[in-house]
Amino acid sequence: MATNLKNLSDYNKSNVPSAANMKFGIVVSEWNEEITEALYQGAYNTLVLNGANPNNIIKKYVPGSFELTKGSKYMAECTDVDAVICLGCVIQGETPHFDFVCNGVTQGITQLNLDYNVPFIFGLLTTLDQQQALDRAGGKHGNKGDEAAVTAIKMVQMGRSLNR
Ligand SMILES: Nc1c(NC[C@H](O)[C@H](O)[C@H](O)CO)[nH]c(=O)[nH]c1=O
Ligand SMILES: CC(=O)[C@@H](O)COP(=O)(O)O
Repeated sequence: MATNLKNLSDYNKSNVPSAANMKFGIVVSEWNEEITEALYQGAYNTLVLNGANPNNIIKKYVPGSFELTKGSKYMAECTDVDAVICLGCVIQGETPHFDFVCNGVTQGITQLNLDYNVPFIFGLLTTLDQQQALDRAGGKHGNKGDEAAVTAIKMVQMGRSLNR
């Protein structure tokens, strides 16, 4: 379903487990920082709203979205977080670089999910222009950071339900 048909910040709170005993790492790209900071705020606020202890949320920056893979790998290897939320915003420019960055991050985060026992949440905006990004970072389509936080909580609970 396209984002314009489902607001990124809409979710059924009764379907979200408590995050009271969960720890989260959030890796944030510095590129397009106006957008990525809004994504982070949305993710942080949603985690806390659903019971997470602010002391159990670790925030680290990477220079750009392409570095999200390595930064998230470091987070998983160097901390005891239960999930890693990867936040970035890639906006198309004049060259095919957009495609390579987006594909690289997608493949990298997918591989991390296969290689590690903690979930890595794909909180990457890949937009054609800045307005589309603003619309999805707290604008008319909601905040992808909210969606990423809810996804992280649900995936931690899912893993625990299977004693992973
Ligand atoms: N153009 C965008 C980038 N480009 C930078 C890359 O992510 C990477 O940091 C660089 O190629 C060095 O390895 N990054 C974004 O996050 N968003 C963009 O729009
Ligand atoms: C995604 C990018 O790296 C892109 O914003 C860079 O812009 P350009 O393709 O015009 O160099």
